Amino acid sequence: MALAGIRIIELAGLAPAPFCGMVLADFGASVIRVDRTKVAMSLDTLARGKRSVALNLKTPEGVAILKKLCVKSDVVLEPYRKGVMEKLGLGPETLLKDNPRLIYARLTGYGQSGPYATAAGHDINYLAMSGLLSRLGRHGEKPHAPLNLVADFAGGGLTCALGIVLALLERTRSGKGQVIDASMVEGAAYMGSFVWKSRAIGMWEGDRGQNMLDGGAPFYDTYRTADGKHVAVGAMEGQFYQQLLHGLGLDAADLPPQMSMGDWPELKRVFEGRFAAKTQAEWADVFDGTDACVTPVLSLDQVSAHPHNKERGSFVVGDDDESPRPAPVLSRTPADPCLSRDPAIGQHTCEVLQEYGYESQDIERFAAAGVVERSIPGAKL
Ligand SMILES: C[C@H](CCC[C@@H](C)[C@H]1CC[C@H]2[C@@H]3[C@H](O)C[C@@H]4C[C@H](O)CC[C@]4(C)[C@H]3C[C@H](O)[C@]12C)C(=O)SCCNC(=O)CCNC(=O)[C@H](O)C(C)(C)COP(=O)(O)OP(=O)(O)OC[C@H]1O[C@@H](n2cnc3c(N)ncnc32)[C@H](O)[C@@H]1OP(=O)(O)O
Repeated sequence: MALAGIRIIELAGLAPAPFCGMVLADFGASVIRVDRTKVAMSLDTLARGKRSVALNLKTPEGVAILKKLCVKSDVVLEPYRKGVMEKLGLGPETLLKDNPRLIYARLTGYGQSGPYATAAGHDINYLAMSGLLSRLGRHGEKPHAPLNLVADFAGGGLTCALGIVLALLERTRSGKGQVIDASMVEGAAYMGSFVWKSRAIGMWEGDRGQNMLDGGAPFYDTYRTADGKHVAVGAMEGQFYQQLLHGLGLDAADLPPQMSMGDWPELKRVFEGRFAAKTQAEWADVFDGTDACVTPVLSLDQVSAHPHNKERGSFVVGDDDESPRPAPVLSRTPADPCLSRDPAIGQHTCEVLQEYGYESQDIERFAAAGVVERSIPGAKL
């Protein structure tokens, strides 16, 4: 796999860093998640392919162990607010002096500078600060965050993974590591560059929810079907829009022009009436195989069984759950996600410390002193 041989130390975080670690593990990196000790259970639902070491960083021995892990690793990924690692004696200056090839990825909400740098926050806060949240939501309603997908994952974990891969590539030329300042505010905004860049062509002149791509346009929205499910319509271009009208049994001559924005509410009502007349499956029979850009809104339980997704194997079943397969698919070195049960906290403490040069008696001593914790796979912690 593309990242085979790359060793990553992921300090246990809430969602963005775990996703970043999972992406890198899916594509072949060895990811060691450093958990706190005395923790009942891991909140990391994105632990696929990782190993877990439970380490108390509030002890000098714990700090020394993490330093040793980082000396022999390629990447350290830390999910804490600004200054926490420095307080632990594990800041970039320290770790990069011990290992100049180390890539030190800092995944935060607000970045390593600025008045908010040490403030707590979550996806919705970062999305709000990015500007994007102001554009999300139905007309006449308050801004609405799309789950925690945009800042935590798109602008956070995935953008940080890109940064790590870029730094690894650069290191093949320079031989040097560097620090990655991954701010979720900036990652989200950057991912949303289209919104800023398309203002010049008038894409966002309406209020929230009154533009072509934010629910304002009748040809780019969802519609309820007779069985209480929904379909998604994305028929923007004229030639696709004609096929949409045809499937709905409508004649363009009887309707206002597609791009007559003032008539969009009325046009939407016409479409609502038509879509309500058939079930989601019946509309699939009408539109599958056409370019009308109409698709079923699939539930998480339906999605893997849909013929298209089933044929591609877009979802995989592991010991714990069914979930999306890694993307994108590389033709020669595709990802090969680990499908076995997620690691228990400390499950690999002994294995990893021995890999990194510690003797059994050292590990025993660390465990007796509460510096590390070990667990039995599947143990109820
Ligand atoms: C929307 C998402 C949030 C998704 C998370 C959810 C999946 C889960 C969040 C809450 C969970 C629910 C809850 O727990 C209740 C139930 C519990 C039950 O068991 C399960 C069901 C639950 C319903 C449960 C379900 C789910 O799991 C939850 C809903 C996000 O937006 S996540 C993005 C968050 N932001 C960032 O990541 C940006 C950067 N990070 C930060 O800003 C801060 O870390 C953060 C997130 C604000 C937290 O601040 P905090 O003060 O807690 O920590 P830090 O300031 O970063 O400092 C870390 C301290 O910890 C020490 N430390 C670290 N490692 C170790 C170690 N190995 N040993 C010892 N000590 C360690 C470190 O030294 C720091 O100590 P100090 O504070 O003394 O410096």
